[in-house]
Amino acid sequence: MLAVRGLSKAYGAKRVLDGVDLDLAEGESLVVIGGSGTGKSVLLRCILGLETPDAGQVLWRGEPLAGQQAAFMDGFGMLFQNAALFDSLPVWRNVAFRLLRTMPKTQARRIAIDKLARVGLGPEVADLYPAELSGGMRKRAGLARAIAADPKVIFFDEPTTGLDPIRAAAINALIRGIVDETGATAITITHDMSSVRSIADRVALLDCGRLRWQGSVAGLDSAEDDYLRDFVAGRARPMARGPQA
Ligand SMILES: Nc1ncnc2c1ncn2[C@@H]1O[C@H](COP(=O)(O)OP(=O)(O)OP(=O)(O)O)[C@@H](O)[C@H]1O
Repeated sequence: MLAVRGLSKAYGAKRVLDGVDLDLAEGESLVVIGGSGTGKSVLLRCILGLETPDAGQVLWRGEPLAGQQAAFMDGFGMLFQNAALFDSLPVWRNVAFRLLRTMPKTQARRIAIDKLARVGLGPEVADLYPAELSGGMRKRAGLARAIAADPKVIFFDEPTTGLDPIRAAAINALIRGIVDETGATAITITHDMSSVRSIADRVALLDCGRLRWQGSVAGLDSAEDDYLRDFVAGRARPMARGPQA
């Protein structure tokens, strides 16, 4: 459904992505892991068309995504790292942001309240402002916004950053539940191994600008790759890793 072919991106002399190949099947949940600064966000931005790669392309249903960006964007949802809610809008308008372009306010509000319920937030939250929410509630509201338009593809950017382990587990469980329920294709980027184990069907490890390892969640624990083993176990390595310029 979504394929990345030979994607490369450098900033000046710094090569961040160096020929990344990736395939994502319809309904699959892929989690991309990798150390800080390994290019996970750059990969996501290239897939979303927010960055132009130096080489390579992203294919959507077998055709270059570049030529069908508008259709792709209509069918995608995204949970941003910090939830990225608009502070000047009440929660329901944040959730309904895209819906309000295509339907009457009462209908959009009703859907927003349904989506808030799906992520465990009651209707009393609808008229609050983002500043009145806790970090966990903001994430939930961001998640409600990501699923508001019933997307076919959902991107989760560091979904548990800033949450305590209990709230993080709740968000992970919600994400997995939503992905299973809707059949959406999902790409998550994270360093949080609890997210990986909760959310992923398949895991891809980005390192030195390339995909170093791909496999199932079960395969994480039996993989031979030493960097992956250290990453999964949270073990320190002797030197920082990065692609060579
Ligand atoms: N617009 C930019 N201009 C220059 N360098 C950039 C730009 N965007 C990213 N980089 C560099 O690319 C590298 C990869 O960044 P990226 O944000 O993708 O890392 P990441 O894997 O998402 O890290 P983290 O897990 O810490 O968020 C970093 O060294 C970063 O400084």
